[in-house]
This record gives sequence, C-alpha cells and structure tokens, in this order.
Amino acid sequence: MTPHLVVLGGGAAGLAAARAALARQARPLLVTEGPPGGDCTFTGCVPSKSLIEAAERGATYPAAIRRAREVVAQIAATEDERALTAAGIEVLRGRATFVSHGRIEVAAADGAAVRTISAKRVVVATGSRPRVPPIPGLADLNYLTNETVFELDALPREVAVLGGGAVGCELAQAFARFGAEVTVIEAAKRLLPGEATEASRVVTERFAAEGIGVRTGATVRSVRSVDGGARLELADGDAVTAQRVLVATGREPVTAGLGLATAGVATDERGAIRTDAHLATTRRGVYAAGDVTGGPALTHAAYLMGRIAAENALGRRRQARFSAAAVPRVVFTSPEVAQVGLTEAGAVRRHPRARVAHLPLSEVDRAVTAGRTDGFVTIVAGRRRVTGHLGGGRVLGATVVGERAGEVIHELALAVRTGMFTGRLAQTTHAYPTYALAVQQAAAQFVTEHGGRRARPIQDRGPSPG
Ligand SMILES: Cc1cc2nc3c(=O)[nH]c(=O)nc-3n(C[C@H](O)[C@H](O)[C@H](O)COP(=O)(O)OP(=O)(O)OC[C@H]3O[C@@H](n4cnc5c(N)ncnc54)[C@H](O)[C@@H]3O)c2cc1C
Ligand SMILES: NC(=O)c1ccc[n+]([C@@H]2O[C@H](COP(=O)([O-])OP(=O)(O)OC[C@H]3O[C@@H](n4cnc5c(N)ncnc54)[C@H](O)[C@@H]3O)[C@@H](O)[C@H]2O)c1
Repeated sequence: MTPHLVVLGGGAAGLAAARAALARQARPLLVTEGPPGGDCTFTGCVPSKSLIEAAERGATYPAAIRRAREVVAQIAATEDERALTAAGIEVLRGRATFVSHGRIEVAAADGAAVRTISAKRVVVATGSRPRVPPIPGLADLNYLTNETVFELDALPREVAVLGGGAVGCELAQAFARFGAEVTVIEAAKRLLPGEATEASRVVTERFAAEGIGVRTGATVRSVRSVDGGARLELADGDAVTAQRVLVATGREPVTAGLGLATAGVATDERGAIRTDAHLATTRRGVYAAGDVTGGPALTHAAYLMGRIAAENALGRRRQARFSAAAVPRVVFTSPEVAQVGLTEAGAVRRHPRARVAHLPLSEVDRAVTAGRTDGFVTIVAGRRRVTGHLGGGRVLGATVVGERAGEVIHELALAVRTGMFTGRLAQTTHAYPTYALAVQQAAAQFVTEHGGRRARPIQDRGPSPG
C-alpha cells in the first residue's frame, strides 16, 4: 500500500513525525538507516544522563557503563521496529536517497537497492553528526566522539575534552567524578559560551573545585600520538597530554548523499536544510525536522518539529508554525544550567525597558539546607503599562542554575509560553523548602522589595546569545 507520508530518519524528529501521521489516521513509512531512537537513545541523552547520574551517586565507572547500556536497551525496546510495527508504523531499514522529485531509493547497508518509493509528502529528519575540526594530526588519532565514547569498557586515566559546550561539560564532569584526570579545552573565552555569562562562571568555579582542568580561549594547533596517548599543542605554546581525546566541538547536519539537490531541497552554508516557519523546505511537499534543520539541537525540540512537520506535510489547512521561543534547554552538569526564552544579554536590545530579578541560591533555604548554594535564578520581564510600569510585566526569559534547575525551569517555561505576568508567579504559593520557591522569591522582586532585593533595569552584560 502506498504510504501517505514518508519519513526519513528514525530519531526523535522522525519518530514524532511518524506518530503524528498515525494520530491523523494517515499511513506513515519510516525509513531509517540506524535503529529507531537515533542519537538521543543510543549515543546522546540516554547514555550520557545515565552516566552523569551514576557519577553523582559515586558509582564506579564499570558499574555505571554497564547500567547505561541496560538503560539504553530498555528505552530502545519501547520504540524498536517491533513496537513501531505493532503501533501501525511501517519501518524500512536502509539509507534513503532522493533519485528525483517524488522518488526515493532505499539501499541496504551493503549498498544493494532495497526498494524505490514514490513519495509526494516527505519529512526529512536525518539528524546530525559530530563536527570534527580540521586540526593537524587529529584525523590520525583514535579520538572519541559521542558515537564511540559510550563503547569504552574501562575509564581512561586522563581525558582531554575538546569543546566546552553541553556535550563537553557534561561528560568532562562525569569522567572526572569517576576518577579520571580531565582537561577541557574550549576555544571561546568561557565554558558554555551559549549560556548566560554568570552560568558559565558558576560551572567554571565548580569544575575548579572538583579538580577539572579548564583551558578557555585556547586553540589546539596540532595533535600527535605519544606513548599510547595524545599530546595537544596549544597556540600559546603550552601542551596538554591525555590517554584519550574526546571531540565535542559541535554538530553538523546529515544531508550529504541524500540527493537533496536532485529533489530541489535547498541547504544553507552549513549543510542544514532550509526551512520556513512551517518547516517547509524549498520543495513543495517536503518538510524537515530536528537537528538536520540546524535549529535547536534538543530532543524535545526535534520531537516538536517532527510533529509540526508531519501535520503540515499532510495538508493541515492552517499550517502550524515552529517557534523555539519557549523551548527550554538544560545542561546536565552539576549544578545544572537551565534556560528558557531570553537571557538578559539577549533581551537588552529588543526590550531596553525590561527589568531583571536576580536571586542567588545562597538566599534560598532549600539550597542552604542541602549545602548546594552555587547557583541563582534570574528572571527577565517586560514593563506593564496599565500599572504605571509598577510591578512586573510578562516573563520574557529566565535562567536557573543550581541543583534541580532542569526541573525548576518548567514553571518559567510555562510563564514564557503563556506570556504570564510576573505577579502571577509571585502570588502563587510555593512549598517550603523547595528549590522552586526561589522562583516565587525572585518574581516577588518585581512587585516589592523582597529580602533586600528589588528587580533592576536591564543591563548590557556583554555578548551572549539567547
Ligand atoms: C552526547 C549528547 C547528549 C545529548 N543530550 C541531550 C539532552 O540531554 N537533552 C536533549 O534535549 N538533547 C540532547 N542531545 C541532543 C539530541 O540527542 C538531538 O537533538 C536529537 O537526538 C536529534 O534528533 P533527530 O531526530 O533530529 O536526529 P537523530 O537522532 O540524529 O536521528 C537521525 C536518524 O536518521 C537516520 N538517517 C540518517 N541519514 C539517513 C538516510 N540517508 N536515510 C535514512 N535514515 C537516515 C539516522 O540513522 C538516525 O537514526 C544530546 C546530544 C548528544 C550528542
Ligand atoms: N543537555 C542537553 O540538552 C544537551 C547535552 C548535550 C548536547 N546537546 C545538544 O547537542 C548539541 C551539540 O553539543 P556540543 O557540545 O557538541 O556542541 P556546542 O556547540 O554546544 O559546543 C561546542 C563547543 O566547542 C567549542 N569549539 C568549537 N571548535 C573548537 C575547537 N577547535 N577547539 C576548542 N573548542 C572548540 C565551541 O566554542 C563550543 O563551546 C548542542 O548544541 C546541544 O543543543 C544538548
């Protein structure tokens, strides 16, 4: 039977697209080269969070990696070929290539053609892969990426982590807690350069306290093998030696070899598929979702995009729009770094009259009782004209750094998503003593002085996106 929708890629975006088609009583065909679940289940969120949790609890590395593999298998089983077929999603394993507009060839791992599909409505969700910088000597080294790091049975003695973004910081701290000597080498001036400046400061201080080496503003000039390990020569003349090198320098979309040009689907200079607000590509009937669009590289964003792309591809009368404006993100370091909406630096030009409430966790009783006071809550809110600009306006964004920040952020995500006034947060009784109470305490600063603090005018605090 001819499928109503062909989905290319079985990661979070592709699975969401196939499920959304099914929910609309359409017949989806999911073509995927790797097993359903994609990066998140096998080489991303699931194994990394399992290791991080185990490291936090003081497990040994061998026990932690065994458990991580069990967790991966458990979650993969909920979305494997059998489970999807039982749910009504036809799955075809193989690599897809557009051979013309409306025709896709699927090849097996050995290159043999499996099937040629006629496809008028398509969602491309082929994800991303690690971006490896062209550093002389690196290609000759047996370096690790997220695709191979979870295959390590034994903990390396020393690990040099290239890149201090989300992947680099999360895994650096986990490996250090298992007992490895870890050095993070980050090209930008600070760790987590995409996050608020103060969030980077808190994480950097914690890394220092835990003995994790951090080299920021550092460029690796060359790499070479030494004594079964590697020596990384830095531009400032210093060198870092380590048994293993983990490359965590960002992602690149998987679009090469897909035949996108043949299909009339345009890509940008990074190779990401160009999409409009409806996730439509430049070819009618073809939509894209997830990491392959170059949008936020997050599982929940991929899932949201997959659903929207499928519904639009199937011909929703009023096409749905994708917006990342209220999509939260969490870096699972300890303390966690959570963000939704605009940071202060990101809001300053667009909302020059906004105000900012800031509360260090050292003034939050739950954090004090737990002895985990490194962190803060920052809320950015607009002005509210009807009250003569007194009190707070709508919540524009928030940063939460601290233990459980990844849980606490969701109340603020709801506030951003619904355009909630800060007064609502301040009026809502939060249980004592919780980390979430920090949100009420911070929001109260927009209404009155609270604990000696009051929301202040927004300031330009240097370059920081978001
Ligand atoms: C180490 C790490 C940790 C992460 N942790 C988190 C986290 O905690 N929270 C979070 O939200 N995000 C996290 N992410 C990001 C998250 O994993 C990705 O954003 C998400 O997996 C993207 O899903 P996707 O469906 O777009 O792509 P993918 O999961 O990459 O899926 C793409 C699929 O397409 C298939 N494919 C590729 N080419 C073809 C082809 N030609 N034909 C057929 N199939 C093809 C692939 O086999 C794959 O199955 C993490 C990422 C990494 C690397
Ligand atoms: N908890 C989460 O939600 C989570 C966790 C991991 C990854 N992710 C997603 O996966 C994506 C990829 O993560 P990532 O950490 O690989 O990428 P990233 O873009 O977040 O960070 C890469 C870092 O490497 C640095 N860098 C680039 N080239 C370098 C070089 N040659 N030398 C030294 N440093 C260099 C960059 O300045 C940047 O800070 C992220 O954008 C994120 O959305 C999410």
